[in-house]
Amino acid sequence: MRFVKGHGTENDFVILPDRDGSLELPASLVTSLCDRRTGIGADGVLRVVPAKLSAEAVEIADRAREAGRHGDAEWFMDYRNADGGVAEMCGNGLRVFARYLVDAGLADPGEFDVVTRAGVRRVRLASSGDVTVDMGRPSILGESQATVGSAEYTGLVVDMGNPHLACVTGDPVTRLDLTAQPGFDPAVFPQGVNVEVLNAVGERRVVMRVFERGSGETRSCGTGAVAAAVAAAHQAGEQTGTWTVEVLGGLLTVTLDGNTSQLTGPAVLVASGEFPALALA
Ligand SMILES: N[C@@H](CCC[C@H](N)C(=O)O)C(=O)O
Repeated sequence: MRFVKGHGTENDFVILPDRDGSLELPASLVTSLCDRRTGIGADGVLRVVPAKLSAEAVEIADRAREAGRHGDAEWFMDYRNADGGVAEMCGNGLRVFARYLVDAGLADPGEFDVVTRAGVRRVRLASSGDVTVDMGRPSILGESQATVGSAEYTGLVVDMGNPHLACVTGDPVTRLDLTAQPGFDPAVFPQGVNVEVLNAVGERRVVMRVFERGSGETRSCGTGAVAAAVAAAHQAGEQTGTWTVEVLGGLLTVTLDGNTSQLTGPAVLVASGEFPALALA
């Protein structure tokens, strides 16, 4: 099985090209690929499939077209978490996906649309190497609580296509122990949730840690960074502006304009190869 490995601020992915839409992704295959000792190692898998060959993608693109949004995306990002579960959206994954499409000659450099389960998303590649994704309008759905060890945090429930609980704290988060799944209210998050804990370190600058649904603690999360910026803005009584989000794997920039959100950061491919069928036996 042919693969490419890439990351966006150290949120890392196994990319599986699937030009004819024939690749099945059972959870066992995803967990084997993502295993950091016996597989390639990654936070998730990105299957790269022509949108027209996926019934799911065709339906999403049709809905976008009906709503008057772009619906002519050529590629579908089929994203899976490291535990094999399907997720609606992955901001860093989409930035890496776009880098792969351009490097593989499957898309022209510049701007183009990609189908994701959260809708059709526009990506933009800059000559600096940064990739920006229009992440859509974040929805704030109230407040809820998360527990990390013995600490309880109140956070903002933010829907980025996938669920987030972004908790602003006054304490530094750099030493937070996020090895265990944070507690959350299953009545609010029946499908699970990505939990961000963040603290401000300057004007419109936050440090964020994240425990991702289906992947555990990761070194970055794009949808999480947008949710974190939304929570920081909400706390400051602001709705627009640009936030720098420091994650363990680098820096992300999030711009909120009151209508949509833009996520910018580096996206790099680091390896490619063949994953032997033997490793899956
Ligand atoms: N790392 C991603 C988010 C991946 C999906 C998430 N774990 C979920 O289950 O919703 C990002 O960069 O947004």
